[in-house]
Amino acid sequence: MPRKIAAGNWKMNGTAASLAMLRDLAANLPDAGPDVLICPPAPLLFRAVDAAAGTSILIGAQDCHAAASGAYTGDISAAQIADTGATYVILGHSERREGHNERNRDVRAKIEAAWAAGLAAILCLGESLEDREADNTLDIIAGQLAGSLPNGATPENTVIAYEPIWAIGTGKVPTLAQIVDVHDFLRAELTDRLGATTADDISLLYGGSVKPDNAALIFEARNVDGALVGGASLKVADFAPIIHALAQS
Ligand SMILES: O=C(CO)COP(=O)(O)O
Repeated sequence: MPRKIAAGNWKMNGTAASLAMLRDLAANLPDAGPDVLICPPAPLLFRAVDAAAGTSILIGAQDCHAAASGAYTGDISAAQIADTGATYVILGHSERREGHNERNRDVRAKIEAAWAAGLAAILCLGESLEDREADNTLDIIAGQLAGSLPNGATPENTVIAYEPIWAIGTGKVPTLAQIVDVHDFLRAELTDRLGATTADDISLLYGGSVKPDNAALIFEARNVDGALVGGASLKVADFAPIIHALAQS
């Protein structure tokens, strides 16, 4: 069985004061619920790890460089992320692919770096509206998965997040059937590559406008093991109900 995971991607939001929500969130988690992960901006990682100490909340980063160290002004390495006590890193988010020109092979190199530093990678994949309308969704997903995921993926070091670009921050959500189509496809592709024993245990998250009022329905979808949540992960009042819906799914 894959682990259920509720992951919050804060993107470029929040300051040190925002970390007060971690204690509040911890106090509002279901018993024996899913793994809960918060990915704040990099300057907050050390403090976030401290703020989450003694709770079950895990901390992750939003990107890393592929190199172990060197002359890369403004970048951070996977080892530096691991040094903060964070255990995950989001890689290949569409906002990185689009805004920073990251190609599949860049994402692949970053995942290799993350693994080498002992971090688990959350690999993000997803089609644009144009791809969706041209009926190219599964081709795009297949290409992203084949190009971005290095050999050696395990349920411990890899989580896959399906995030249709047109659903991110827009309030638009695919139909349950559209989500199931992609998640079934991802499971099948992973099975081809890794064998069923490994593939069946890799958590597949859905991301894109997950909110308290649509979470329960999304978690009914076959092969959806959790969510990667943007805007609704910033407030306990939004994120806690999503986590509870996942726990009950
Ligand atoms: O990009 C996302 C998470 O990585 C989704 O963001 P929203 O939940 O704000 O649509």
